[in-house]
This record gives sequence, C-alpha cells and structure tokens, in this order.
Amino acid sequence: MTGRDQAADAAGRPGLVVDVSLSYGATRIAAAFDVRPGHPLAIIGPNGAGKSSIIAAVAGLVPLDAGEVSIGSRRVDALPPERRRVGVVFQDYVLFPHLSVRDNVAFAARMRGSRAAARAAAEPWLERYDLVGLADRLPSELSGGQRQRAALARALAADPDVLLLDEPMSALDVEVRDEMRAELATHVREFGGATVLVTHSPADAATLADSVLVLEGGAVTQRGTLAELRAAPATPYVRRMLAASDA
Ligand SMILES: Nc1ncnc2c1ncn2[C@@H]1O[C@H](COP(=O)(O)OP(=O)(O)OP(=O)(O)O)[C@@H](O)[C@H]1O
Repeated sequence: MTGRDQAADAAGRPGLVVDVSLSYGATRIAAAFDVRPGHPLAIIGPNGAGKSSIIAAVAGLVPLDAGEVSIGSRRVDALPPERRRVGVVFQDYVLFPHLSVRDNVAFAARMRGSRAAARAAAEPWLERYDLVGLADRLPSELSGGQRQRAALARALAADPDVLLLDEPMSALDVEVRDEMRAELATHVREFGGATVLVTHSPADAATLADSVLVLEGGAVTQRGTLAELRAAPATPYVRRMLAASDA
C-alpha cells in the first residue's frame, strides 16, 4: 500500500496530494501540501499571494510548470478538469445564469444522461440544500446565501472526491455570514472528503478547517493549526492577520 492509499479514510474517501508550481510571466507560485479526507485545509494569504491559482491548479484550470496533483492513488494532473472528480465553488459562485437552480444542480448528471434522469438525480440535493422552493428560479433571482447553497449543491451533486471552496463567504453580507459559515461547516462535514478552502478570514478557518496553510508571495510560509500559528507566527503577515481577528 502506498502512502497515498493510506491517506484514504475508513469510508474509502481518498486524500489529496498537491505539489505544484506554475507561473504567469515573472510571477511564480508554488505549494506542496496534502489534505486528509474529513480534515479540511484553509489556505490563507494576502491579496495576490497565489491562493486562487493553487485552487485552479488542483481543479485543472491553469497549466502547471511542474509537479503533481494526486487524489488517492489517482494521479490527475494530466487529466482535464471534468475527469478529476473535483468540485469547485468559486467566490462569485459561477452558476450558469441561463439555467434554473434545478438544472444547475442537475448539470453533472446531465453530462452523463438524459434530462429527465438528471433532474431526478438532482431532486435529493435540492431537498438536502433547502432549494426545492427555489428550483425553478434563475441564479439572478436568488440571494447571495441562496446562491452559495445552490453552488455547493451543484458541486456536490457531481459526487466529487475533492471539494475546493474559493472565498465562499466573501459575497455574503456580514449579517448572514455567521449563519452561512455554520451551515457551510455542516455541509463540509457531511461531504467528508478532502476539502480545501481559500479565505482571508481566520474566523472562516476556525469554523471550516482543521489546519491552515499560509501562502505569501507565491510560496508557503507556514502550516499548522490556528493555535500553532498563534503560538509561533512564522512571519509578520501571520502575526498581523491573527492580531486583526479574534477567531
Ligand atoms: N491569468 C493571469 N494572468 C497573469 N497573472 C495572473 C493571472 N492570474 C493571477 N495572476 C497573478 O498571479 C498572482 C496570484 O494571483 P491569485 O489570484 O492566485 O492570488 P490570490 O492569493 O488568490 O489573491 P486574492 O486574495 O486577491 O484573490 C497575482 O499577482 C496575480 O496578479
């Protein structure tokens, strides 16, 4: 058994191993980390640190200069995004604007079968995410929190091995953020697979993740639990970031 197979949990969910480097012209971004199923990792860092790029690299949306992405014993970095079994929820949720909530959630199943079968497959996800009453609406007719739920339901309905959340809370009003954060934490726990979350907020990391990877200027500067970071911040940014929050 390889180390990667051992990263799978008792339910057989695979872990994620990432060791990637990529560049945009002179801007270089590199990170290596692993994520166990059921132990979400938060990537925190200042603007432009490369957090979204790492997420995009795992999802297959930007090309690598070098490195690997493996999910369990499957090496996926040469696969197109749709064959990686990675679900992504972006900052702005990117639901298909011309499709109803029902058809957004049914999207992955629709790629594999008929419209009727896909809509039937979407039904339990609509129920689970409290979207039944909203199923015939377009994304533009939803609130931010409802859009977040729909985007999560769409990502998870595809039965991904890995869930990537890029600033999932940032489009939400402060008033609903605490409630939505708790709701999202419940859904992430229910998913139970390897989950990576990009955030600027230690409060998000505290609620949604087990540990934190700090990315600064395209490189990893620290990894640990929030308590470990607080006990020994590796850089001035980590110190400032934690001081600015009471998470
Ligand atoms: N498509 C692109 N072409 C050129 N440069 C890019 C591209 N995408 C990102 N970059 C640059 O790469 C760096 C990392 O960007 P990235 O979006 O990954 O950072 P981030 O940590 O997610 O930032 P933020 O917190 O502001 O969202 C930035 O300097 C950015 O300008």
